[in-house]
Amino acid sequence: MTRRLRALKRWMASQGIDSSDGLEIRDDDAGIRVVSTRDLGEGEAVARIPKSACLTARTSGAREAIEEAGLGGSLGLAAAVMYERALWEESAWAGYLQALPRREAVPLAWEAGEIDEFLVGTELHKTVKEDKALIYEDWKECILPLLSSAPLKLEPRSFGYDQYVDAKSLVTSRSFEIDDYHGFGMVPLADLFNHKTGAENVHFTNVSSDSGSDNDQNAEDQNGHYDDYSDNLSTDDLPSEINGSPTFFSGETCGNGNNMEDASSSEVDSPVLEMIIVKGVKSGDEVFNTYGYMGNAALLHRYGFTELDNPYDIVNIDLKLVIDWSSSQFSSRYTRARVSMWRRFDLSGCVSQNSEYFEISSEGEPQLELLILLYVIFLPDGVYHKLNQMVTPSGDISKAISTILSVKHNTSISLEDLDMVKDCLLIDKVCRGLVSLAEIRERYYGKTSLDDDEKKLMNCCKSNKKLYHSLVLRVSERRILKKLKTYASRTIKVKKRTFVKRR
Ligand SMILES: C[S@@+](CC[C@H](N)C(=O)[O-])C[C@H]1O[C@@H](n2cnc3c(N)ncnc32)[C@H](O)[C@@H]1O
Repeated sequence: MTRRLRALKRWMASQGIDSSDGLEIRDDDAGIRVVSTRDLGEGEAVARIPKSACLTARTSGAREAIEEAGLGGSLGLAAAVMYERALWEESAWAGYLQALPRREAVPLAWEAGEIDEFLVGTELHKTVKEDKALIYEDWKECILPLLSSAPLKLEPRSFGYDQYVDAKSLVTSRSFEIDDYHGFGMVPLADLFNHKTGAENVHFTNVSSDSGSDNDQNAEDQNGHYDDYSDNLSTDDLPSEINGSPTFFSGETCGNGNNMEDASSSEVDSPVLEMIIVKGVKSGDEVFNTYGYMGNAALLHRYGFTELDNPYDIVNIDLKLVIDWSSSQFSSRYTRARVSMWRRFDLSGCVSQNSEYFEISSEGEPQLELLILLYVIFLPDGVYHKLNQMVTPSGDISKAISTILSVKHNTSISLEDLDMVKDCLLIDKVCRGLVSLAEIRERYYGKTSLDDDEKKLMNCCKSNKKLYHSLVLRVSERRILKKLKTYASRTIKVKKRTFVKRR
C-alpha cells in the first residue's frame, strides 16, 4: 500500500467512514481505483460516509467568507478546496487532500498551446477556450476578493490563478451533489471509483436516520426513482457547471442544492451517505461507478478521459455551417428564406449558449431536424411557394413533417412510421448535401487524415493522457463523420437500385 493510501485510510477511519472488507483501494501509476476482494452481491451495502466528512462550502473553515461573498455551486466548493489545501496539515481534511492529485488533467487545466494543438477541429476546441476565459474572470472577480476577507488571513500564493485552476479541475472531475444543505461537495471514498459507461456496479444514496419513516417516502416522491437512475442521469438536469458529476442518487435532494441562500439552515435527518452494489462484482474485478451517459467530448471535458467505442458519442454540425454551405450552392437570400420557413414550422436544432447545431449519432445518423432543413432547402420553387401558404407553427415536429411531406406525397405520412419519413426526406439531393456537410466538417481537423490519426492513436501510450484522449476524441468524431457519409451514400445507392428495378 502506498504512503498516501495509508494516510487516507487512517483519516477515513478517524472520520467514521466505513468501507466494507469486500472493497480494496488500489493505487498505481494509473491512479487510484477500487477492486473487490470477494464476490459482491446486488443490494450489499459496501460503504457509509458521514456527511460531516465531506468537504463542502458548508463544512469548510472558510464557510463564513464563502457565504459572505455569495459564492455558490462549484465556485463556493472550489474556494473551500483552496482554503483547506492552503491549511494543509492543519486542515480537518488533510488525510483526504494529500491523496488527491494536484490537478486533474481536464482540458480547462491545459496550456493554451495544448488546447490548440490537441483539440483543433473537435467539439471541445471552442468550448474549452471559452472555459479558460470564464475561469480567469471568475478567479479575478470572485476568488481574489476573498483575500481581503477579514477573518481568514489568507495567503495570496495559495489563492493564485493556478491554485484556482487546480481546485476547479478537482471539483469538475470529483464532486457530487449531496443535498440542499450542502450543495455540491467532495465525498471521500465515493470519489475513488472509476467510471464505466452503462456498466456501473455501485450507486450512492442518502440514508435517512429514521429508516422507513415518511422521509424515505418523500425521497422517492421527490425524484421518482430512488434506485432506478436511468432518467436521473440526464446531464441537462444539472447546473451546467457541474453537469455529469459522478452519479449520486440523492433521494432527498430537491434539485436546487446549488443555491445556498435557499437551502435550509440545518442538516435535517440524513447525516450519512451509503454506497450499494447494484450489479454483482466477481472477486478481483474493479468496482465501477457511472458519471452519466456521456459522449467522449463531455467525458474529456469534465473528467479528462475518453472511451473508445463509446455508444453515446456524437458529433455536431453547426447550423451556421449548413447556412454557409447552402449559400454557396444557392444564394444567401434563397438560404435565408428556406431557413426562415423551416423555423416557421417551429423547428430548430439543439441550442446551447451561443450556437445552434444538429447532432449526428455514433452510428452516423443525422438529427431529423437537419434532414427536414435540407429537404426544405432543396424543395423546387413551386412546391416551396405552395408550402409557404400552408405553414402553421404548431410546436409539434410530427405535424410539421406531415405538412411538409404532404405537398409532394399524396398520402399522409406520420412520424410514427419513422422509416417512411426518413425515406421520403432522404432524396438524392439531401443525401449529397449530407456528404458535402460531412466533408466540410472533416476539414476542421486539419491536414491529417483519419487513417493518420488512427495510426497515431495505435502508437500512443495511454499514460500520455492529453495526447491519448484527444486522439480518441478526434478518431471517434471522424469515424462518426465517415459513418454519416456511408449512411448518405448507401441511401443514394439503395434508391438508385430500387429505381432501376422499378423501371
Ligand atoms: C472520481 S475520480 C476517480 C478516482 C481516480 N482514479 C483517482 O485516482 O483518484 C475521477 C478521475 O478518475 C479517472 N478516471 C475515472 N474513470 C476512468 C476511466 N474509465 N478511464 C480513465 N480514467 C478514468 C479520471 O482521471 C477522472 O477524472
